Amino acid sequence: MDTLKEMKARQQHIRNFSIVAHIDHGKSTIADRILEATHSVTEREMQNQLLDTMDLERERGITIKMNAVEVHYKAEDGETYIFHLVDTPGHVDFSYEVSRALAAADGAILVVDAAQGVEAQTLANVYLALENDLEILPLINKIDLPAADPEKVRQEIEDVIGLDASSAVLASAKMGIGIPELLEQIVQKFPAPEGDLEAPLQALIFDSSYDAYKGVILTIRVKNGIVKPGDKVRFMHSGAEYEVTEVGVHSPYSVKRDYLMAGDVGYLAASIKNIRDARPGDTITMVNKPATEPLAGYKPMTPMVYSGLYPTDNAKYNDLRDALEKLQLNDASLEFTPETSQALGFGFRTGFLGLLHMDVIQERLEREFDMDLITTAPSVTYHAFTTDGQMVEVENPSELPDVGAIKSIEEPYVHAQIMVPKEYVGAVMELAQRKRGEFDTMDYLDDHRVYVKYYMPLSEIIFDFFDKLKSSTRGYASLDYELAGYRQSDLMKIDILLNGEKVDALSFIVHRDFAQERGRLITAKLKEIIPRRNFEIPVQAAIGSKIISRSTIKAYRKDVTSKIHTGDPDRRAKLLDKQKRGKARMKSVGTVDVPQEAFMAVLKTGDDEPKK
Ligand SMILES: Nc1nc2c(ncn2[C@@H]2O[C@H](COP(=O)(O)OP(=O)(O)OP(=O)(O)O)[C@@H](O)[C@H]2O)c(=O)[nH]1
Repeated sequence: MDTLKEMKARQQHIRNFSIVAHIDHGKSTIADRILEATHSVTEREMQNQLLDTMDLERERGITIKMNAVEVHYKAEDGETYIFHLVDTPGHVDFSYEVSRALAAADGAILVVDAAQGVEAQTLANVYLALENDLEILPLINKIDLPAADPEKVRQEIEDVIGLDASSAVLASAKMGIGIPELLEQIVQKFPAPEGDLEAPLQALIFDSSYDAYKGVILTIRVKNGIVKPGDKVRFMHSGAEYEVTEVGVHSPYSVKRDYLMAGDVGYLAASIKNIRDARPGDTITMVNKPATEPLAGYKPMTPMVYSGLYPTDNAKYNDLRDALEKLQLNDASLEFTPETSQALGFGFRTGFLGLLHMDVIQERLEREFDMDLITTAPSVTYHAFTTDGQMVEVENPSELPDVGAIKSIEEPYVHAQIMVPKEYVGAVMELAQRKRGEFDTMDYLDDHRVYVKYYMPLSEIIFDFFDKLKSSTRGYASLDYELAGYRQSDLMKIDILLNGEKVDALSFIVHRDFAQERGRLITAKLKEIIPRRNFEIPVQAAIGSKIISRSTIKAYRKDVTSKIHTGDPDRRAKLLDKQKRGKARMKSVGTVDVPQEAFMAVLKTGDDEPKK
């Protein structure tokens, strides 16, 4: 092992930083270029967005999980520096990952697109970086684009964010321009980590993943002290104790090390089987020489939306639980508790950060764990105040107490911040008002861009607001929001009856002004989606015992194979197979087969007319 003097010298050469940006401004591409320029990967290994390791991330071209890597850079001063680089996601759903990454860094590269300029998430990320006392290094990316206007963006960074951008790096990650200058600025502008090598161990856990052989693997930032294999460590919040089996860094592949010291970012394994023992945010210390105080963790993330996840095959309930537990090891923001539905059987009420997060989890369950799932429509958490003075938290609409027992209902609101070119302000305001928004402020950022703020119900924002915002501003508006407490609203529950039976998993909560309309739209939509049977199926929407709308699915004898005249057994088999697979994503509710799509139908009744 190295001497203390060698360690101190090494510490001076460490730079811990993160890259933050509005979505698609090019963070991951910058990270790729840094890996390339520091020869951390061979050309053969280099593939685009190397740090986006999940298939899903590559396919969608987005970063979902942050990733930490160590690279070595020989600077112009002749010294070799150790960079710990943490890539972060840009989508608003994953801002929690960003805040955790920043807690492990000393500096942040702020990437701004030279054609788009400062966007809503650029600002949100700057605030997060400032909260964490990080040095910020602005970089203007995509200067190769014909529409690029680096000087204008430089001015914008100064005016809108208030950062000195006079020495901002002008770069094109795509063409490899500006990367040498960036590497030098990282050395010069970001501080070496502070931290006492001889003090008791304090290491912050900021991420975890699961390995079948090594158990839970923690990504940590050591703030003080040294940790090595064989050490007995304690998790200060959970109190659990383990013996360290391995430490190392990702470079980007795992490389074992003899030790990790104050200033290092790396991984630690200790045959941990239970994720609850070592949650992100906890502090690791030494059993025989403990620190007196844990490090400041971060506030636990509260899910924004909840939805029910049910296996299509009830026998797979335990498999689903195992799969969710495994996913949780990788995703500390995922929450789930068992629930039962009369219609769907046993499943889990699962909390997500947003609809993209929900989509990602669902897809990972299907791909990585081979689950066939029925997902119910997402819902926010309502507060129902009952006539006997209780407050009930309602994560599942079907659990809303009876109308007669409710005094009032509150729903979560957000403060929404929208940046938009001035010619689209009218469209944005109209949309926000239609979504029950309450105007807050409007400021001109410069000659042509406006910053509009609204208070809006979270439920409206989450469902389709962002898509609608994009389409009504030709993609120019950007949005950020944060929770802004609960407010009383005139809300009611709509129940859906199929063939006269209430289907609890289809209930939803809606504002009184939209109740009639939504009831009508959903019965029409369900009529399209639910397959016919050989008897008539009435579809009804009800508030309490009052039916507010009805449609009827006509009787029909369905035999798809009758269309195939003679002997092509192959084709016949294929068709039957297709039909069978379709069935996998259906649930029989009483006498009616309800496909997955039906449970999401309520999301599609925003303000579109259903197809006739
Ligand atoms: N023309 C041009 N395109 C670029 C440049 N840098 C990145 N891009 C492209 O911009 C898109 C987004 O780049 P990413 O690196 O995935 O952006 P990101 O900010 O990491 O996105 P998220 O991870 O989803 O937040 C990709 O299609 C890149 O190829 C550049 O310098 N010039």
